[in-house]
Amino acid sequence: MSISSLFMKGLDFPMQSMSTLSGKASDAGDGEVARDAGEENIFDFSSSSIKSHRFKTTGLRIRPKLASAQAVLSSKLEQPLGTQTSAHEEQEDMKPEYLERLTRSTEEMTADKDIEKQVMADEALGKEDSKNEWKGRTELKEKLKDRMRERLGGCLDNDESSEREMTDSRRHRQRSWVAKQRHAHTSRDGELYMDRGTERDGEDQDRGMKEFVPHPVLSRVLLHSSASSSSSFNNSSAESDEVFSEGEDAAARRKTMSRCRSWRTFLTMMQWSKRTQSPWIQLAGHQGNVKLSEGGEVLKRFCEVENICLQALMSDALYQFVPQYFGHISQDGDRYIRLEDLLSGLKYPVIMDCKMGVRTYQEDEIIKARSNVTMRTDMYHKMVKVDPAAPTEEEHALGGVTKLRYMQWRDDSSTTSTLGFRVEGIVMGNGKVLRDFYKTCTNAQVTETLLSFTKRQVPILKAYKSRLQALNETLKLSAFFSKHEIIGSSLLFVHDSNNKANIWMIDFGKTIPTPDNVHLKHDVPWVEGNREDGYLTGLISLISLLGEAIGQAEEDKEPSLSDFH
Ligand SMILES: Nc1ncnc2c1ncn2[C@@H]1O[C@H](COP(=O)(O)OP(=O)(O)OP(=O)(O)O)[C@@H](O)[C@H]1O
Ligand SMILES: O=P(O)(O)O[C@@H]1[C@H](O)[C@H](O)[C@@H](OP(=O)(O)O)[C@H](OP(=O)(O)O)[C@H]1O
Repeated sequence: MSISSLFMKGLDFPMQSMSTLSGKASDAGDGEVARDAGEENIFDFSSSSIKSHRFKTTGLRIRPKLASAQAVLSSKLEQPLGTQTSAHEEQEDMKPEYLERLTRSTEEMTADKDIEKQVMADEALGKEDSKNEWKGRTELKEKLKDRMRERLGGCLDNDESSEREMTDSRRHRQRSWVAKQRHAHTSRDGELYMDRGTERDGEDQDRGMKEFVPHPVLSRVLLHSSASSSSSFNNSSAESDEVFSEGEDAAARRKTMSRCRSWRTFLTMMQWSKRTQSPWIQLAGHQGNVKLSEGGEVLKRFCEVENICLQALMSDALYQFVPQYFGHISQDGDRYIRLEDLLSGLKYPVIMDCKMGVRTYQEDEIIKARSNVTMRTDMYHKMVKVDPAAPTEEEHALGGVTKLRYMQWRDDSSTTSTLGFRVEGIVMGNGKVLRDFYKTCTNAQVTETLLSFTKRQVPILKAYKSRLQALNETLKLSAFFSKHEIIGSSLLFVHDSNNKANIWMIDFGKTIPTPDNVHLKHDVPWVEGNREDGYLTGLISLISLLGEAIGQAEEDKEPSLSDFH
């Protein structure tokens, strides 16, 4: 769906304080909004970019430690399910399968320990049953680990260490979500909120770290974990294995543990501080539809159609291409879908929203439009602003256009109808927002946009291309894709100053299951009635244009004669 609003928010501010820059609502607000992409110099470095360079240097120095710290912290988050609070009941609205996936490893670890003990006892008695049970569990655990690895493989960093960091960060977020549920409570109106009453505000901060903002959730987790005995470290997990090698003797292990404990506070705060270096950004979508929760989740206004899709996607091959879905909550009388924040862990993220498909309206909208001819003056004005000659004489006289007419005009005058996608908006690393791509309609213009968006960085362009190729392969295996008409969904491109790059599928508000007798190809032209969405048409165009952009960027890098003088 197209750009209609934008807002930025410091992560630590309450949600109400989030400002919104919206084409639909108010254009005044925080940050700079470029009305015309053509007029923007997106290569322009602001003071924030210079700061970015400083952070980059610091970031590189601390990065390996962060990965280890997250590993230690993650291992501490794993507690028996029995310790969870009533907040978990709030999550009943989630499909059990996904909830199970999130909590299974925790349950298993506890169960594994018990079974391990039992096996040892039984071994003495020569019992075979519990041995088999233990073997079965180990195999299951391996399978789950493989699944997790597969999921984490979606991250496309350009170097090994940053890949490890992104992977750890993702794993950490998943575990901290489980931990968060233990500390959350449900208010009478069903709203989920974090218990901040026992937060150790600033307590236990290492000297010199005062400028870092303690994360309310992680502080609670730290308090919780340090209250437990150090023996909980012995509940080794995949993460703790990364920190403690098998050959370490007990004394060295104890020493490492105590070192990790002080690091844990220090590095958790570093991690949090790292997250707050950038504002959270909503690039596209309706004003007020998407916001960031205090706990760091993205809350999107509840939509039954989207909710059903996200639930289904959590157990589909496409799982690794969509934000994690955490169920839904009520807040201030409104319902929201809870999603993983795809910008989490990114420094000065650069974002592009591409709306996929050869059309952005459902066939039902055409049918409705035939019986209900409502004139939209707002859409007429948007149309005239881009092209005063676009409305017909009658539309000029009425001062309005129907929504369908506007949507069709938008699709036809952009690259939607021809290439199967259009660029909705871009946020550059310095916070500049570009959202007027109404006149970006040729292949050359899109290629130039891709080059500007990535600042001609070949590794980033290549990472994006390979992610899209992987998506293309996965779509072939996806049961969800074979049975859904995907309309108005976007691909969210994100990269940052650490050369992390990834692409995610978002926005399933208009994605509907196809009737049993309809088998979409997703790459053939749409005619009314065939329900084709052109999703693959758009994907193939994007892959091809990224290839073109890579070629151009590489050409630019080739030494010219003047380089030798
Ligand atoms: N999980 C997420 N993590 C980070 N940012 C997100 C996430 N989901 C959405 N966003 C941001 O919010 C914007 C709008 O999201 P989305 O398209 O889902 O909203 P929408 O209101 O349904 O859009 P529309 O009004 O076009 O239907 C995206 O362009 C992106 O910048
Ligand atoms: O991007 P633009 O040019 O601003 O146009 C909007 C865009 O087409 C959205 O996809 C659409 O919302 P839906 O997809 O949800 O219908 C919205 O309709 P709306 O104004 O009726 O919300 C349009 O105004």
